[in-house]
Amino acid sequence: MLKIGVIGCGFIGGQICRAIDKGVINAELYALSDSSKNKVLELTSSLKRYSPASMTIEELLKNVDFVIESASQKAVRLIVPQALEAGRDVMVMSVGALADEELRERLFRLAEQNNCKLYFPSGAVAGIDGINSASAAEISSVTLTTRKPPMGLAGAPQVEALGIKLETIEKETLLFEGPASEAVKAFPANVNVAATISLAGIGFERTKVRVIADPTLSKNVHEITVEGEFGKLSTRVENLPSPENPKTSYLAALSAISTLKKILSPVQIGT
Ligand SMILES: NC(=O)C1=CN([C@@H]2O[C@H](COP(=O)(O)OP(=O)(O)OC[C@H]3O[C@@H](n4cnc5c(N)ncnc54)[C@H](OP(=O)(O)O)[C@@H]3O)[C@@H](O)[C@H]2O)C=CC1
Ligand SMILES: O=C([O-])CC(=O)C(=O)O
Repeated sequence: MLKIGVIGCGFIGGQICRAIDKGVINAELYALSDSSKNKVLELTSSLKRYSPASMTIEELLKNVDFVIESASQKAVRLIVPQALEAGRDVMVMSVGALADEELRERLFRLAEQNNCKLYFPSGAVAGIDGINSASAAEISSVTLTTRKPPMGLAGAPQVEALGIKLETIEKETLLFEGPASEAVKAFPANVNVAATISLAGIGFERTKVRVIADPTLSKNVHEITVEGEFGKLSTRVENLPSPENPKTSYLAALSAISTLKKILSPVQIGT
């Protein structure tokens, strides 16, 4: 059975571990790692079937077959090259780190050289399947518009750079408009989806992103519009935010769980 190691035991990591523990994913939950040991202990004590070991990153990479990064963009830079060099397949949630061209090319090269797979789940958006299909021909434009309740954007470098007090926002306010390459740096914990869309479609410079704080919302709303030789595609998802981490939508965790199920299944549905 595939031995899984999870790095980052917050909302998404926790949901993945519970899905493995319940048998929704047919794999062995072997090891956990987090910058906070307490998070590992809390998560382990909530599990019934598995009792994964708490490991350092180095120990975890030696002992598992499959690594899940559900931590941060910084963690991707530190961990994913090592994981690929150790010959491990990796699922990456903090996809925004791949806006760095040097890192992106290095990761793709390491995956090829070491015969490993890198997986990027669709996350909190719908339509990655359609963008993948459309990219087999010419795509002329891709736009992501993300709307979140103001406090779901707390801590973002762009909010700090603008000097905006999120709790005082009274109407829909545009906080960012620009390429995905800048969006993922301005909002590293809010628009990783922009990176996944860029990888599937026309890259980080041509993918346009708008981030809006909307005090009338209780959901995280992502809208994608794509135009190309295939025609036009529009998707809109109204996501329930995680109660533990309002920046993250529940669907992002479900997409990670579904990706793992797909990897382990003999039947593959969708592009
Ligand atoms: N692809 C997508 O569609 C989506 C991606 N995301 C991204 O996925 C990641 C996980 O999201 P979520 O579970 O909600 O986040 P959480 O903040 O709930 O959990 C992340 C956990 O990882 C820990 N962590 C951070 N850096 C490291 C590191 N270098 N080594 C070990 N542990 C680390 C954090 O610790 P501490 O709190 O101490 O930093 C925290 O416990 C985030 O980067 C998020 O932005 C989220 C939603 C959608
Ligand atoms: O969960 C979401 O709504 C999207 C998100 O935070 C991200 O892409 O980083």
